[in-house]
Amino acid sequence: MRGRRMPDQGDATGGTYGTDGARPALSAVRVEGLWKRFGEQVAVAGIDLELPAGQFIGLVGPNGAGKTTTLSMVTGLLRPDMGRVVVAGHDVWADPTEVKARIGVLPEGLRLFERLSGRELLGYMGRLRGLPGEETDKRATQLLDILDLAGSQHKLIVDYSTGMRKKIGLAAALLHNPEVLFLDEPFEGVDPVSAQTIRGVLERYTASGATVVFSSHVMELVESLCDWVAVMAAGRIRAAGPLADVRGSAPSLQAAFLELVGAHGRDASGDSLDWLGGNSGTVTR
Ligand SMILES: Nc1ncnc2c1ncn2[C@@H]1O[C@H](COP(=O)(O)OP(=O)(O)OP(=O)(O)O)[C@@H](O)[C@H]1O
Repeated sequence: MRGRRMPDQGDATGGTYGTDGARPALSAVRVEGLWKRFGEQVAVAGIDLELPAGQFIGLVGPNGAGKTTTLSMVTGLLRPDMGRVVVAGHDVWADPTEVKARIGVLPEGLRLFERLSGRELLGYMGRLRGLPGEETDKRATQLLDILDLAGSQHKLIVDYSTGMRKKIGLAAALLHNPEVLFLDEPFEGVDPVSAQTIRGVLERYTASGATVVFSSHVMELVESLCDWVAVMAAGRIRAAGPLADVRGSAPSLQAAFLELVGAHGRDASGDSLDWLGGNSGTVTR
C-alpha cells in the first residue's frame, strides 16, 4: 500500500500508521474535518490528518492545493469554517495561548518589524515568549551565529535579503524551543549554503524529539529531508504516511506525486505552444 491513500471525500479517520500498521502513541498535530472556503473557492475541503511527533514532515501539493490555508488554520492564524485542530495536545481555537507557547511558525510572506535589527527582533521575541534576558541573549547569539547572521545582526531587517529574512524568521520561531515548528516554504529564496545550514539546524531539532512540519514544492528536498509526507491537491489529502509508503513503487517522490495529483495531459511538447521558440516565425499584421 502506498502510505494512506485518502478517499476522495474528506471522511477519512485521519490516523497515522507506521509500516507495521501500529498506531504511534503520540501525535504532534491532529486535524479533524477541516474546511475553508473563500467565496466560491473551496480552499480546504474537509481534511483529516494526524501528524506523528518527532518527525520531519513534508506537506506537498501543487500551486493552489490548499497548503498555506491548511497551515494557517493549524497554527491559529486563520479561523476554519468547520473542523478542529489539536496541536501538542491542545485545541488551537479553544486553547490558543497553550498552543502558541508550544509552537513556532515561519509563515509564507512573513511580516517582520522592519525597523528593528536582527538582534533586536530576537530580543523582542524573547520578551514576548517570557524568556529571561540572559537566556534570550545566549540563544540569540547562538542562532545568529549558526545561521550565519552574526555579521548582519545590527543591520535593520528592512535591509535584509530574502534569504536573510527567512533565516531571521526561523531564528525567531526557534528561540523559545517549541515542540512543533511549522514552516511554509522555508527554503524559498535561500541559497544552497544557507539551505544546508537551515537543514542542519532542523535535523538537530527533530533529533531531540521535536516535530517539523513544512510545506514545499521541491520534491527532491522533501524526499531527502522528510520521514513522513502528506500530499495535498484541490483542498484534499491524497496520501499521507511514511515517505517510503507514499513513494511506493514509484522511482521517486516526484513521480509518485505526479501520479497522485493527476498531473496528466499537461505535456508541453505538443503543438499548443507552437508560437513559442525560435522556429515559430513572426506574427504579421
Ligand atoms: N485570502 C484568500 N482569498 C481568496 N482565495 C484564497 C485566499 N487564500 C487562498 N485562496 C485560494 O485558496 C486556494 C488554496 O490556496 P493556498 O494558498 O492555500 O494554496 P497553496 O497550496 O499554499 O498554493 P501555493 O503552493 O501556490 O502557495 C487557491 O485557489 C487560492 O486562490
